[in-house]
Amino acid sequence: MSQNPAAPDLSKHTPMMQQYLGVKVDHPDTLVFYRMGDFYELFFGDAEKAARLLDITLTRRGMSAGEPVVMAGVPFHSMENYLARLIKAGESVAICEQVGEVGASKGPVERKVVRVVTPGTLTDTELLTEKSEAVLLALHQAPRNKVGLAWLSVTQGALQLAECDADALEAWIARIAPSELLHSAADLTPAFMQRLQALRLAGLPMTARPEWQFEAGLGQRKLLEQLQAASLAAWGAEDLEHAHAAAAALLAYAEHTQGRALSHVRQLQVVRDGERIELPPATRRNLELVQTLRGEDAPTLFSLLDTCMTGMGSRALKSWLLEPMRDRGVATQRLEAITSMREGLWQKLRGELKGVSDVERITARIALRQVRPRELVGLGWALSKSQQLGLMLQGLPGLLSSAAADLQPPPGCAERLVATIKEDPSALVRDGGVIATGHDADLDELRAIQDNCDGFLLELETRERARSGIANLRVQFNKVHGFYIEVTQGQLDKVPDDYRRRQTLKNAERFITPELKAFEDKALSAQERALAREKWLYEQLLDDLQQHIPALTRLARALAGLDALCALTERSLTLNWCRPVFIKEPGIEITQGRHPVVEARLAETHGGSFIPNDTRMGPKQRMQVITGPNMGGKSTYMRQVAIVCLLASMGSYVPAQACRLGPIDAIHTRIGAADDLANAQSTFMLEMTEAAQILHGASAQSLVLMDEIGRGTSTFDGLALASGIAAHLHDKTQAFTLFATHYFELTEFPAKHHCALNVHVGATESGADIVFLHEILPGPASRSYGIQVARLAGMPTGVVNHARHALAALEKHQESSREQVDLFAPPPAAEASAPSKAEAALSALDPDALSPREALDALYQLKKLIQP
Ligand SMILES: Nc1ncnc2c1ncn2[C@@H]1O[C@H](COP(=O)(O)OP(=O)(O)OP(=O)(O)O)[C@@H](O)[C@H]1O
Repeated sequence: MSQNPAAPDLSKHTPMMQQYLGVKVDHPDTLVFYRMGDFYELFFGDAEKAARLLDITLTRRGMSAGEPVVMAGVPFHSMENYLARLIKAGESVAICEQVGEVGASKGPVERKVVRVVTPGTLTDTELLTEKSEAVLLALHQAPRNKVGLAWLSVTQGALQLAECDADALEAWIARIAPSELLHSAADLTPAFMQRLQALRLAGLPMTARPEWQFEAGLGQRKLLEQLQAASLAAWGAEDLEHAHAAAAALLAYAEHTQGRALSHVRQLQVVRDGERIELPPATRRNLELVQTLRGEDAPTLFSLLDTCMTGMGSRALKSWLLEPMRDRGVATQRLEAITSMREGLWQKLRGELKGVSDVERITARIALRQVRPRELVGLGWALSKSQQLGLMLQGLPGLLSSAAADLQPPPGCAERLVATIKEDPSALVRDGGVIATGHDADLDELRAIQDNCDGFLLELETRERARSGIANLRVQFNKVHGFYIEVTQGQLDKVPDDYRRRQTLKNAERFITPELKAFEDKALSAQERALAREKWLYEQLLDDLQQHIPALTRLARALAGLDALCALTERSLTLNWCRPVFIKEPGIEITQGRHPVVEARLAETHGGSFIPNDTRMGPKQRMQVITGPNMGGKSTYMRQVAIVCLLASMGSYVPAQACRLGPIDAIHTRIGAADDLANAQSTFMLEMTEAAQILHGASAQSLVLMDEIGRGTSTFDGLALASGIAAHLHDKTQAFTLFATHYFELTEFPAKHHCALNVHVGATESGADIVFLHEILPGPASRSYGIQVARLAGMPTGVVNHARHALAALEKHQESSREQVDLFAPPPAAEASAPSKAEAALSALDPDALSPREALDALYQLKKLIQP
């Protein structure tokens, strides 16, 4: 049975259900974990959903409002496991704990939602993957097709703001890679809702928030409060009102889920268009930066790079890789640091970094008061390590010296941790055994009572035997009756006057004395009181640690950065990479470049050595038309150029003998995915959509990889489109372009386009077989070897022979009927004409984003544009 939990009349329900339904009203779209003893129970619709998602048993127990109560429960001690599965399924969970004393008042014990666990606000170490963040993103749809963005990783404590055009939203979202998206529950245009729907269908969890929370003034106030600043000018963030509106909802939601303010979020970054090198989703996918084309984590460029010692190092490295800056300042600093560490310093630093805890996440968890005792022990250890690291870095230039300063542990912090927490504490504070001996006299005394219990009883027994003359008198304890003195039947006449009878047995009597009673009270409550005292002392410690949060955040960043730099240094040495040089002039010059992931795979599988290749591109050589057989190495070559450029831009050494790199603003790729499951029509559509995006988006500073464009349609269509695209890239965009093709006709392109040249991948024939040389050579390929490759692939001999004959016949036919077609002749002027001003203005309009007044204005504008 499913029941509407928000039903207004609760009076017919049992008191417990009334309490539950009261909680549920505030969390209608969230599963509520309602604590009952050792279980978290879910009721009604929540129970049905959880039973389905978690495969747990649905039961019906008792009646409330005349209906059986449908419920399902999970044991509290294994809650994390269930939470992880629900979050993975895109659900959010409100944890409702017992906060009142049992029996303190009539009715059910007081309960409260202490936090809400959602995909974008995860902070639990168990629920997060070590190498990636959970990112929460809020979007605010603003007028004139603009969108304000605000995003945050709660465990990192870094808040980011941006504004973009609605058309660029998908690219921004791909780059931010949020785990959960917040949007206003009302007042969105149909076009915007359609965009959101597409993202939802792609699997992004979404949460609608009240419209009033997306308000710029509120956002600005919240940001100032969060950053404890009087103005946002220091961050260059004062003019971003759409982003402020998004930030208002973002911060309100983050606080709501954590059940408290986020005191560790003191960093703000404004991300503006044009600051970073654009790496569109297709590029990330095709270059297999963090995921293989099959969706696995390895082998990828990141998996090859990431030899970090800590999770926070891996996360920093990943963000360097995915967000390289156009300005080379930071990359140059990283390269300088790597160069100075290569002599051997990196090994010493790594020795210290090994085993260092995730200070970044621990710091966030201190701020949120969720930190576990063992994490604090780890923090104490990390602080002493970072002190060591700081000393090792002293006197070094640039990034390393600023890291040295940040690595100084906040004064007194490590000492406080060591003095307070046991070396090997219990996992949870509620289990006790967390606070160190000697830290608190009261706690020590309470513990001593428990520890000394046996001793006291023995001593009392000896004393009482002597006093009463009863040699077999025994002092004992049981759970039902507590402490007692047992005297056998025959000795009862010797019992002293102050003994009070507690229980009569067949052969003995049990007594209590005032002294034993006092001891009993003390002993029994000691354990409880010790536990309460430990909890209180732990809270005190957390209070004290709050002041260190900014310093700990800086220290964590320094540790993460240093770890990432050590990984890049190690990679540069192990994999024999060179330091790239940045030049101001446009150009990509790579001597003996390699594809690092293919090279590593060849080495692993003993598949032979990788053949390095040179690349020379500059103002006069902007396009390479690459031909050659399948399997020859065209894709590998193109990708390696992109990877070398990307690695250099992030500040890493590169897999080459030398590299000189001019400014780069984007890396665009159009490479057919071999295992694209879409049908031919949509594959072609996708191909054209991606190509169109590149033609619109690329500039003369972009690197463009075009692999076999036009393949998905008929030969003539494909060839015609490929030549048009090549001409556009060469003449209009003037991007650095690597253009791999099987259309031989395109090898004529460079003859008429002076910035293009032909290269081919070398192959030779050995008998009927083909041998790939994987070498990039000047000039066009002489032939395509498709049939030889098919033979290598095990095609039946009959088919191969048939194909040979057919090919010979086709070639003969083509020779005889060949008319000279000029593929690259410009089209007649009328067809080639660009859209008129009015057409351009019209297509830039988004009717949904216009007020009636704006629409009328736009109409007048258009009218003006077409008047002669
Ligand atoms: N420079 C190289 N040195 C050694 N082996 C290489 C090199 N380049 C490519 N290879 C090997 O050849 C294989 C095929 O390369 P690649 O996919 O780049 O060929 P291709 O010409 O793009 O083929 P297709 O046109 O079928 O896509 C690679 O998986 C790799 O094992």
